[in-house]
Amino acid sequence: MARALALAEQAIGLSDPNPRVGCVIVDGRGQVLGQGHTQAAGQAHAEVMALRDAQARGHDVRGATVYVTLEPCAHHGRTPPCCDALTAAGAGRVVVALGDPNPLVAGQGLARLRAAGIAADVLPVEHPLAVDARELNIGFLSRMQRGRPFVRMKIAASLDGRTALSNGVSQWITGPDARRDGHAWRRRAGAVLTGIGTAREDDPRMDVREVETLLQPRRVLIDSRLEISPEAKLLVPPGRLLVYHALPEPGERGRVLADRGAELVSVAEPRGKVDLAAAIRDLGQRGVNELHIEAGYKLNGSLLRSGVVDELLIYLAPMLIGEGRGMVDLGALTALTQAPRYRIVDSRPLGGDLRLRLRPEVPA
Ligand SMILES: NC(=O)C1=CN([C@@H]2O[C@H](COP(=O)(O)OP(=O)(O)OC[C@H]3O[C@@H](n4cnc5c(N)ncnc54)[C@H](OP(=O)(O)O)[C@@H]3O)[C@@H](O)[C@H]2O)C=CC1
Ligand SMILES: Nc1c(N[C@@H]2O[C@H](COP(=O)(O)O)[C@@H](O)[C@H]2O)[nH]c(=O)[nH]c1=O
Repeated sequence: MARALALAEQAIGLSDPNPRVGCVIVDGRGQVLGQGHTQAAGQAHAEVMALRDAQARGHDVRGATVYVTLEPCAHHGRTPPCCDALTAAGAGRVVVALGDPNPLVAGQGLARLRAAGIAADVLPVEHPLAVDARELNIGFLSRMQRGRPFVRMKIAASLDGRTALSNGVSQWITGPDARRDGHAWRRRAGAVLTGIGTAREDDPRMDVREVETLLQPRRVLIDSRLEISPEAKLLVPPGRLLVYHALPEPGERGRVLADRGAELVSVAEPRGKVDLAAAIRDLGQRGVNELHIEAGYKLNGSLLRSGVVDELLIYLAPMLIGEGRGMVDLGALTALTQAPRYRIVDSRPLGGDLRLRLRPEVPA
């Protein structure tokens, strides 16, 4: 299963919006007969890749044990059901790390296998490999179970929690190793989201450049009044720009942006700003599993207050900025009990910087 999980990781930056799944088929002596991982959406799933691999190597998989990191599918999507492919190949036993989180089909793959006389087991939920399989697909699970992406907020800050000087200059606070790591997290995401303040100040690209990828995440901008410049780098491919705004009619500015390839979606809340929770639900409907946020302190604060942030990814550079912009604008709290608290998931030095990954003590 550990090997199947390592294969599943190779589907990062490839299989979205489908889950990252790995599969290893072994004989009674533990010899690997075939292995594979999920391909691009619409192409073969991990089980089919492993069966094909076994066939290409000339191995007979009848009676073999199949380790797969997610319950084989039982439904016809863009490809036929994997549990039928395993049954037809004569698999003897199937072990899965994680049940299918899709409430519409959960358990059906295992049930179909068992009905065909194949022993099918799921690892206990607390098994370390089951935990890793869940983490790898945390975005897919979120979308299936909550109808929205898993939301990760990345912030690069000085030791005193500043993300920019008072004049808006912020490049660069962290060093190249931390920035490359940031791109590896962008690569995991189906979309990278920022705010109009950051677009105006930094003219960012928000793509994946520092690490290799086969897929570029969608770029998303929160821009209530459609103020983005038509010359902005966000409008330059790869990754078509999706702009959430709050105007009843996009008007001439909207037409110019649409001509530049942007897709505009109006989701207004009563104050005339973008309804952030609605935008995030919409991203879920568009198949975004993990949403990566790189915005300034204002939008970060609004997103945190709207309760949609599942993880903070904080890069701390050993420097002091003093006066400047903070990480999140939460308004003036009057009691420490109002301050959201986090638990540290992991911490890691990166070059001269430090990375902290944190999740809310009270989950979003
Ligand atoms: N170090 C780092 O990690 C980063 C630093 N930065 C720095 O941050 C600075 C920009 O910060 P900032 O101006 O806060 O930029 P943001 O990216 O946070 O964009 C701010 C805008 O977001 C919009 N916004 C905020 N809340 C809402 C809401 N509830 N609904 C809709 N829209 C909302 C507002 O636009 P509107 O008025 O249209 O509603 C607001 O003006 C720059 O100096 C940049 O360099 C930026 C990103 C990362
Ligand atoms: N300043 C700062 C960061 N800033 C973030 O990176 C964005 C630029 O992205 P791109 O144009 O794709 O390179 C910028 O707008 C902001 O969101 N990131 C970091 O890792 N470290 C840093 O010190």
